[in-house]
Amino acid sequence: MELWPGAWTVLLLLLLLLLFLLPALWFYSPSAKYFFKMAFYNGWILFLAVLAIPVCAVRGRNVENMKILRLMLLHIKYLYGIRVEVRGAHHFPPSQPYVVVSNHQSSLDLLGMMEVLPGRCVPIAKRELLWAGSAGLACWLAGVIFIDRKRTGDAISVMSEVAQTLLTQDVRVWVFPEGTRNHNGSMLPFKRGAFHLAVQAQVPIVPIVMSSYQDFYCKKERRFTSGRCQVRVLPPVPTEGLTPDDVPALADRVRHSMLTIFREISTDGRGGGDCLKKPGGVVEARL
Ligand SMILES: CCCCCCCCCCCCCC(=O)SCCNC(=O)CCNC(=O)[C@H](O)C(C)(C)COP(=O)(O)OP(=O)(O)OC[C@H]1O[C@@H](n2cnc3c(N)ncnc32)[C@H](O)[C@@H]1OP(=O)(O)O
Ligand SMILES: CCCCCCCC/C=C\CCCCCCCC(=O)OC[C@@H](O)COP(=O)(O)O
Repeated sequence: MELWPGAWTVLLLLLLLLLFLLPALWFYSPSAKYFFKMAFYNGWILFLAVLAIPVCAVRGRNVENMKILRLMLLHIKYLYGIRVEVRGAHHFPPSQPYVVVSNHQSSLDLLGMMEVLPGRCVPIAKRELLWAGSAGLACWLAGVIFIDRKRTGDAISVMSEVAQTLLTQDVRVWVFPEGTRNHNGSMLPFKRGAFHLAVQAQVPIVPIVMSSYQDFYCKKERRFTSGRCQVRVLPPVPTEGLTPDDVPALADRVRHSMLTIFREISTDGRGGGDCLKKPGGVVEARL
C-alpha cells in the first residue's frame, strides 16, 4: 500500500504527541490518572480472561474454574499498591455449603473478594456481566450464577434452584445483598434473596465486610491512589429452624452487624461519609 509521503511525518508527530501528552496527563491531571487506572483495570481483567478461557474451557463449565480466575486476579492489588488485610478467615465453616453476603462498593471489590474466596464458591452476578466480552465468558465457565434483576420472578426461581444446588453439589455462593454498587459510605437496604436462599437450604450465612475505599478511591472526585483495605469475615449466622417469615428480621440483623463493623474498620477519617468534596473543600458526610 502506497502512503502519501507526508503521512509518515504526520504519524510521527502524532506518536510524539502521544509520548509526551500521556505522561504529562498522568503526572499533572489526577482525573486523567484516574481514567487511565480504571481503563487499565478493566482492560487487564479482559486480557486475563482471554488467557483463562482456554484453560477453563478444557475443564468445561465448573465451579472449580473459579480457582483459576482467583489465581489470575490475585496480583492486581500489587499493581495498584493496595494492601488487603484479611481478618477472621477462621470463621469460614470448614466443609459445608453456606451463603456469603458482603458489601458492594465498586468493581474493585473483586480484589478483596479474590483474597478470601473460599473453595467451590461462586458469585451471583447481574446478567449484563455475561455480555462483558471475555470476562463474561470466563465467569460463565467458572459457574458464576447470573440473574436478571429486571425479572424478579425469574431471579427468585434461579435463587431457589441454587438452594438445591448448594446442597446437592456442595457449593457456596457469594451474594452482594445491596444488589448494586454503592459508594456512599454506608450500606443500602439489603435485598432479601440471599437470606431466603440460606433459609431454604438451611445453611449458615457468612457476612464479610470490606472497609471503605474512600481513603484511596473516590469515583466522584476521580481519585485513585494506593491504599489499604481490611476484609473482615464475621462469625457465621445459623439459619436452622428459620422459616421465610424470619427472613426480614434475619436480613436486618445481619445488615446491622455488618454496618457496625464497616464503621469500625473504615479508617477514612471521614466517618464513612460521602467522599464528594464540595467546591469549598468541605467533605459532605452522608451516613
Ligand atoms: C479473569 C476474569 C475474571 C472475571 C471476574 C470474576 C468475578 C465476577 C464477580 C461478579 C460480581 C457481580 C456482582 C453483581 O452483579 S451484584 C448484582 C446482582 N446481585 C444481586 O442483585 C443480589 C441481591 N439481590 C437479591 O437478592 C434480590 O432480592 C433478587 C435479585 C433475588 C430480586 O430482586 P428484585 O429487586 O427484583 O426484588 P426484591 O428484592 O424487592 O424482592 C421481591 C420480593 O421477593 C422476595 N424474595 C427475594 N428472593 C426470594 C427467594 N429466593 N425466595 C422467595 N422470595 C424471595 C423478597 O423478599 C421480596 O418480598 P418482600 O420481602 O418484599 O415481601
Ligand atoms: C466485546 C464487549 C466488550 C465489553 C467490555 C466491557 C468492559 C468490562 C470489563 C471488564 C469486566 C470487569 C469485570 C469486573 C466485575 C465487577 C463486577 C461488578 O462490579 O459488577 C457490577 C454489579 O455488581 C452491580 O452493577 P451496578 O452497580 O448495578 O451497575
